[in-house]
Parts: sequence; C-alpha cells; structure tokens
Amino acid sequence: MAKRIDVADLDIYYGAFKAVENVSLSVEPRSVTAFIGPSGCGKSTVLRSLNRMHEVIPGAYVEGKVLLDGQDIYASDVDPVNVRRTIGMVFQRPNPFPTMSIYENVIAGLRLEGGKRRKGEMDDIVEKSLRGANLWEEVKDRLSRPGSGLSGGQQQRLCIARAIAVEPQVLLMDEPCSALDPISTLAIEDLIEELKERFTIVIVTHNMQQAARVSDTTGFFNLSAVGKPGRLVEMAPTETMFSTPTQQATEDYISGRFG
Ligand SMILES: Nc1ncnc2c1ncn2[C@@H]1O[C@H](COP(=O)(O)OP(=O)(O)OP(=O)(O)O)[C@@H](O)[C@H]1O
Repeated sequence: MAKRIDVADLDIYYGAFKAVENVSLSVEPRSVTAFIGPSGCGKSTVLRSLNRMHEVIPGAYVEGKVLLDGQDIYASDVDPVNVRRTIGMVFQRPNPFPTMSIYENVIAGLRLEGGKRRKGEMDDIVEKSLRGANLWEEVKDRLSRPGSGLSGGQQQRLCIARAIAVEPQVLLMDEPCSALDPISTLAIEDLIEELKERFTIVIVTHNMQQAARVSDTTGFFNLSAVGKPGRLVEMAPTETMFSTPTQQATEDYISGRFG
C-alpha cells in the first residue's frame, strides 16, 4: 500500500559538512514528486535520507524528522533494513547483479528476506514484477539468461522489477534515466505513470522536461554558494512550478538562466 512521507526540519550531514539544511516537505501517497535543482544542491542526499541510505556513508547522519504515514523512520527502535525494504530505490546506473539470471535478479530482494517460498509462488512474483516493469514480453523466453545481457533500458526496467518484487510502499528513483537513450527514457517515464497507481514515487532528475512530464509535484532545491548547504526553495504542483513559480531563483532555473 502506498504511503505518505512527511519531512520536518531536516538537516543532513557528511561528517562536519552540512550538505542540506532545514528541509520540510510532504509527499502524497500514489503521486510522483520530482526533485530538481543545480548540481550539488543536495537532491540525491535528500532522496537517500528518505530510506536511510544516507547513513551507510561513514560519518553521515541526519537531524530532523522523516515520517512514513506518521511513523518516524529514524526512531531508535526502527531497523534501517526494514525501512529500505519498505522504501525501495532505483539508481542512476542500472545495476543488475551481473552473474545472476534475469529471474534471480528479480527475486534477489526476496531471497535476502529469507523464508521459504514455493517455486510456483516465485514464478508468479517474477512474472508479476516483470509485467509491472513493462519487461515481461521482452524477456519471458530468456529468464535464465544473465541480466547483464540486456540493453541499458531493459536493465533499468529489470532493476525496477527487482525493486517492486518486494512490494515496497514508496519507490525512490535517483536520475533513473540519465544513462539511457531517449526511447528507453520514454519507456521508463510511461512506467512511472503506471507505477504511481500502486506506489508513492520520488524522483531526482536533471531533466526539467522529464519533471514536467512525469511528476504531480515538483520541489526546487538550490544553494546560495559552493560549500553552503542546499535548501528546498519551493515545492508546488508541477504545473504551478513551471508556469508561475513564486521564487525568482525557481523562475531563473526553470527558464534556463542558470544550472
Ligand atoms: N559521500 C559524500 N561525502 C561527502 N560529501 C558528499 C557526499 N556525497 C555528496 N556530498 C556533497 O553533498 C552535497 C550535495 O550533493 P548531492 O549529490 O546530494 O547533490 P545533487 O543535487 O544530487 O547533485 P547532482 O545533481 O550533481 O547529482 C554536495 O556538496 C556534495 O559534494
């Protein structure tokens, strides 16, 4: 079931360096939210703090709150591994496990969870996830071949299938199309449109047309100078952001005057 995210007064650090300051925002269930902004303003850092991936970097930590349907994901009794299962992530470069078959790639997350599942049940999950990622028709006759044998766009859809196989409630996507050609990019964008019926989606993108095409809400991040923390300047329905932003910096960025 898709869930909502509420972030309050979030500061994000890499050791002594405060990379992001004072972010508060909300993400509605079953919606697509895009984070845009110039390089280094902290989009990926904020994204990774939403499923506790940030803290895997030594010395990295956050202050503030991230709530998933009202539950603090940073509470002391919460297991970060569970958080990452509930809030899945797709990365910039497709990263299927190269020696694993397409089939094994899809169920890799389930295998990590342990527990016994019958072969028939696994087959169903593989088919459903690959269908969900719009990849089934292209790979159904070669499920036992290595995932690395697929095209870049297919590999990224395989990674999306792997992410949705564990039925997360939120899907975070960090520039999922930046390594893909335009046709594969459109395939992923169509897929995002379908996935939002089941998942809450947050996507970081450098491509403003992409943000305008796929998202319901857009957040614009910026930083006042190199070495200063990034901030969320403005967040609003995507149409509003691209037609009548309230902040000059947003207007300058979306009209291509900087970044
Ligand atoms: N592992 C790290 N260790 C230390 N500092 C980091 C690390 N990763 C990112 N940073 C710093 O945190 C700040 C925000 O980086 P981040 O990658 O989140 O920005 P971004 O907006 O996603 O940039 P881009 O669009 O270039 O990917 C930058 O100053 C960056 O140098």
